[in-house]
Amino acid sequence: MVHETPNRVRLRCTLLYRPELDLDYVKAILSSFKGVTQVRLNPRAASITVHYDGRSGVKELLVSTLDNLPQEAYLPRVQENDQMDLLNVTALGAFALVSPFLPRPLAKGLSWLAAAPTLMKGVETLLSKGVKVEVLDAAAVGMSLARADYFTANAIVALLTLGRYLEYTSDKKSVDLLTSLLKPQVEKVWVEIDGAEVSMAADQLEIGSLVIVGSGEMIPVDGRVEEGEASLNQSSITGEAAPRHVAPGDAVLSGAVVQEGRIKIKAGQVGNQTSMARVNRFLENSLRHKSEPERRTEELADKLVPFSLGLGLAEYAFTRDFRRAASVLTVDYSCALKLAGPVGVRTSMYNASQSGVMIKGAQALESMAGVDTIVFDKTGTLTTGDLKVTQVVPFNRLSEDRLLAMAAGAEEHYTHPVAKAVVKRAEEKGLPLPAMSQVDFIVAHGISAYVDGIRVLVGSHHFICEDEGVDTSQADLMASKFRQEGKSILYVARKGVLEGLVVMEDEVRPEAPMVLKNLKEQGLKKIVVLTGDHMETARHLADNLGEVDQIHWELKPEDKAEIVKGLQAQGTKLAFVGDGVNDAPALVSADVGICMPLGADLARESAQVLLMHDDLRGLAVAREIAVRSQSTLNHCFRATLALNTAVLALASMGVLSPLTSAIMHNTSTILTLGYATTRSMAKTKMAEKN
Ligand SMILES: Nc1ncnc2c1ncn2[C@@H]1O[C@H](COP(=O)(O)OP(=O)(O)OP(=O)(O)O)[C@@H](O)[C@H]1O
Ligand SMILES: [Zn+2]
Repeated sequence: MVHETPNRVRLRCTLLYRPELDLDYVKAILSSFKGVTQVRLNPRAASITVHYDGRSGVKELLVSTLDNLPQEAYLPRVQENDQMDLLNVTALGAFALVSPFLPRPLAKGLSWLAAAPTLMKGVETLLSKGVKVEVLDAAAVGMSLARADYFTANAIVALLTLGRYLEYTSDKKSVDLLTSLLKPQVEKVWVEIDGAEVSMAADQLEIGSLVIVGSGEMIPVDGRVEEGEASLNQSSITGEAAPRHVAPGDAVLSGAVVQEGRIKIKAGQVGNQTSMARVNRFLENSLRHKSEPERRTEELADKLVPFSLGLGLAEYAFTRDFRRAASVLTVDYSCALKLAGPVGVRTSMYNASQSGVMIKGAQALESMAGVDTIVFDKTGTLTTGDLKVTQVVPFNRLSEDRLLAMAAGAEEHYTHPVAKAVVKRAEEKGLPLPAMSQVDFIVAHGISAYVDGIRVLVGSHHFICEDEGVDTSQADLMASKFRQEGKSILYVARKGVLEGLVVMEDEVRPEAPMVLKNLKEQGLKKIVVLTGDHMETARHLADNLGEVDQIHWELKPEDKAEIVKGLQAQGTKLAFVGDGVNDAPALVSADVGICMPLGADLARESAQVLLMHDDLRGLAVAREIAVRSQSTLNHCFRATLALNTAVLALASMGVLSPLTSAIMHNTSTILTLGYATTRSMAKTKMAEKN
């Protein structure tokens, strides 16, 4: 801290000198703190000036934030070998081929020049990280050069470059592709214009627009809260899981998801400038995040390096034969071990995405292969979620149409399947919807709103009867009859009196029975169904599906998560498949969260696997690909050990020249990679049926 007045601090922060620091990001994060009104960064002076309202704690918060900037604050590392294109590889290869025919002094000079980067990298690695594979490479090349075997030295350099080129391109391609598929998008937004809420396309927002965001929705702009309070899930921006509470005056970042509450935001930045761009980067990082088996494999690969080096040195000590030592040094386990993992994983992810399943990273793939139980949410997951109103039953003076219009007016802004069904039916009938104010959505319960100052409630039996104390007894018999037919029921009350029922029908997804059967065939032990709906409705569904081992009903969102945790406590590894806001806690608690394509933003954020087609078959595909990907990794692991050990043995017996051993080593790596790619790309049984 260099300077301070009651409402302003100036900090010196040498981090600003670092070119890879994303200044916009730092600014956005600091501006989002409560009380902060202005943030100015001056990278050349390494100074940050923050204006704030003088409240206590802000300074400390600023300092601790700067001390612990998340990984996302840095621009993606510029690839070490950006210029590493195919041309480079070809040139090195061609040079290796002609080098034996060049005049000796010229060959010598050029070879040392060509090998310089490899040698330097080796020394640098040795000094900074210890004995790693780069050191082996440098030693092998160096020994060949020392022996004046320029052809071998150049060939090894060319092969190494080829290997790195393959690694770089496969990595970049798969990451680019997956990022573009994963990018979260907000399409429709609610905007307040002259006091009325209007729906418009997100890309038409302007600076200063008043955007309204309710629970379960993603914030489409960077800006400030004008009205309302909410708790936000910012995990996709900051990586921080704890919810953040915001009130008027607070800055909010696009990409954050409203967990609870409803806020009006004044847009400060729209479109591409928003921090949504940062979400992208987060995704990219999570793609590079390795799974446990991958990390173990890499560790092993690293541990084997000193072994190869030791063997090479011992070889030299005993035989005084540089040639043999160099042959040994060209062989290492880490190439194949380190490449096959990520390539296999990403190819599997790519394959899955071709069948409409987005698997977000290696960890998700691994967990997906390990589950023995799948827990399904009912509405929108096992059913189409495309509910249809079949009956409207008024109990008092209201006509059917007025009852329906009242319910639809309250539901107008919501995306819950029951809300959509009611609104759609009212639209079909061309009913004018009454204007509502103070509309409140209570997750997994229903809606409370006011028409002309009169309180209207629309929701479940539990909400209307137990929470709000409305007498619903006159509807009980009729409701039970409807439920036994598999129908769902909304209760509508006004002024504390039950006005009627809206009866809805949901269809079982046609593919659901087949998918459940396939999953059981794939070795899953248990299938569980959870629902916020009534018992009788849930029973009816389970009877129609078959293969269901357990049902739980009338659950609140936290209950769903509790049941998931309970099952886990019994030692089950489980996947949860859901679609709604109310599923987010369960999606997070499960070993793997799987989300349907039309799910709420919050659910899509929380899930590790996203089905992109509105079809449950993706689930069977995901499971098959995941299981296969794990076994592919195992195969590659064993093949790498076996092949390289064989080459190493031959090399140390002096049977192989350094060049042959380098070629064999690289061929085995490419074969392993080829195997990993082909097997991960193979079609799944489920996809073949399509
Ligand atoms: N927007 C809404 N309007 C009216 N009632 C609602 C609304 N959202 C939820 N409810 C009521 O709360 C109940 C529970 O909702 P929740 O979203 O938890 O589960 P669900 O949609 O019935 O089923 P599932 O848990 O299988 O998805 C619903 O059955 C419905 O009666
Ligand atoms: Zn309740």
